[in-house]
Amino acid sequence: MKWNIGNVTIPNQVVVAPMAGVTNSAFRIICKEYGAGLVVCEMISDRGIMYKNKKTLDMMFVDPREHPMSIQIFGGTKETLVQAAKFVDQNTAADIIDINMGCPVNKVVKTDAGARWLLDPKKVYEMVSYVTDAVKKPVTVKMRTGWDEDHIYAVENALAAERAGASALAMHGRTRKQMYEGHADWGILKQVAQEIHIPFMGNGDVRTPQDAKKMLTEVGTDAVMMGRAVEGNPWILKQTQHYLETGELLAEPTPEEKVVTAKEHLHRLVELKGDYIGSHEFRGQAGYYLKGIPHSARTKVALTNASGESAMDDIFDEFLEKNEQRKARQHRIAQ
Ligand SMILES: Cc1cc2nc3c(=O)[nH]c(=O)nc-3n(C[C@H](O)[C@H](O)[C@H](O)COP(=O)(O)O)c2cc1C
Repeated sequence: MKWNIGNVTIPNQVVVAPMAGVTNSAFRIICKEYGAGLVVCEMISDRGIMYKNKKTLDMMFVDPREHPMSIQIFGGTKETLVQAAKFVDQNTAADIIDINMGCPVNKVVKTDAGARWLLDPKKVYEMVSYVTDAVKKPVTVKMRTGWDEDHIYAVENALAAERAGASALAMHGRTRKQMYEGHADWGILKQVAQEIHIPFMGNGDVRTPQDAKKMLTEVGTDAVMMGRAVEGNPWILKQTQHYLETGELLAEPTPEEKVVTAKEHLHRLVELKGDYIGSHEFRGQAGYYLKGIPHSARTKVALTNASGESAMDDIFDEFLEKNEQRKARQHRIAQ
């Protein structure tokens, strides 16, 4: 089902969460090809943008195949955040600007950025207002439910973002203190869904198409945002979109399909970042593609230690070859 963020049409209700080190342009293209309605880039520092840091500017590259896509920024002061938002507005191909209000790590919250604002709905209102006043593109906010169990202002913060002109909101159902531990609290997300009027993306522990359906129907969100479940598993996007639209479950990818897509991901990363950086960054993703595939343990280790696209390609090809031989052996035994 189509929906809108400001004047941007999102073709379906499956959104890929921003993930630092993961949702770069290479992976975002794959996610779009595998059915994502919207993709969000890794969080980008407002100071990095202000100082025109080369690495930061490279992170804002948008491939035409990614649209609609959103660039997420984080920052701690009005001046730097507004300047960064204006830069994204005027100098990038992003369709949407997202403000990070959920990053839990010390390095970020101690600069008064990320999840820090969750302690103060007034600050949420002010910071979002500064940004919406300064840019033309639609602005969205991604936040957590609260700081810790004693400081949960989920509804207040969501309403503050809405009043400040946010065009949509995403909420991860964990507090800052929880980091990634325990469960996402969908009960709090439900309270928020009942109070706000702007489109709401529910996030946290959506791992299957059925989870996504539950998020939409029981929690009452307008879209689902999926993070970790997509790593090494972009098929989940099409499976979820298809299930939401038809109620049917698509087949799981075969080990061969997984390896072919893993190689595609590696090639795209190398194309984007060059052989050395691209292949090293892919090390962190390779294991996700092989998760659950029998006899892949050695391949995973080999990939973790490999450097360069062609070495990694060879390791994947060797795995496929052995897999074929195993299948042929099993076939002979069965006859
Ligand atoms: C490796 C990793 C990197 C992340 N980076 C970001 C980020 O840059 N910005 C952000 O708002 N959230 C970030 N998150 C949080 C996710 O967007 C999401 O809120 C969280 O993983 C919960 O969703 P899930 O249960 O579907 O994974 C990150 C999560 C992971 C696992």
